[in-house]
Amino acid sequence: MSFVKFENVDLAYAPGGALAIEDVSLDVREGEFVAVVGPSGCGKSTLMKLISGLRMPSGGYVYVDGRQVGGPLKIVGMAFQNANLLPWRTTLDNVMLPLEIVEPYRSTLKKERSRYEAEARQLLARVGLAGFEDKFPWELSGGMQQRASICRALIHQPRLLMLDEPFGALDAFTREELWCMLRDLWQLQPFTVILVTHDLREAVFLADTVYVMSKRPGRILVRREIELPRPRDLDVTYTDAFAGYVHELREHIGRVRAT
Ligand SMILES: Nc1ncnc2c1ncn2[C@@H]1O[C@H](COP(=O)(O)OP(=O)(O)OP(=O)(O)O)[C@@H](O)[C@H]1O
Repeated sequence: MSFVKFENVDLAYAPGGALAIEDVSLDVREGEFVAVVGPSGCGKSTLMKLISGLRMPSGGYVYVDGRQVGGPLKIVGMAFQNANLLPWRTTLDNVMLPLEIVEPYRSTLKKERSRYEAEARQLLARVGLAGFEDKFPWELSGGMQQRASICRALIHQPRLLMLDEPFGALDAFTREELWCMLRDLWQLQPFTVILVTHDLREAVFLADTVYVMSKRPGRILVRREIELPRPRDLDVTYTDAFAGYVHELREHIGRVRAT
């Protein structure tokens, strides 16, 4: 059974206006790692807004966990290109922010603070940020801020993690380090991931399935399963099989851009 399901979904931002995405159908199973790639403006972020319930479709249906999405979902964690940490909060307090908002954490936070704090510290340690809990965002590098932002997205143990270009602003080495961080988090405590990215190597390294979208109005043009064995190490990026997938996806994107 699919965990995220789109059935012939259209979305126009203005009623009766031009479509941002058109006739999108997709099925994501629980625990699957999906990457969505496509040219700028094709509607990748729009897909995220539809899944998280921030936007309702103009046509078709969006289901998450068997229910039609009717408003913001709390089983979702999100992270974006900018880490968006609150500058007046420490790293630990930034990571704990969702617990002040999302139930059942919100109403139990006072009583359970020390347990939740231990969990946040453990998560930070897992992404290599032990010792930085009390630093402010401006005392962290861009890569460290992004690690903290992913911890914040995961602290309430969402079943679905949505990532919109989370590593887009990082240098190539840091980016690869963060791929491995995300891979490890996902393998340790599997959740479903939908990753929007412009980086085809990132998509192939991390994902089980890559969807290629067309130019606006965005449609799904290609669904490609990545059959590289797991666990995947960075060494896999030097193999012919990996290069083959990247090459194939690049050709699809090239064709989309040329039309
Ligand atoms: N709030 C909005 N109101 C009106 N139009 C919007 C809004 N948000 C996005 N759009 C339009 O919808 C289309 C899809 O936008 P979206 O942000 O989903 O694309 P994207 O693929 O994520 O782009 P990029 O890769 O550049 O981030 C674009 O043409 C955009 O201008």
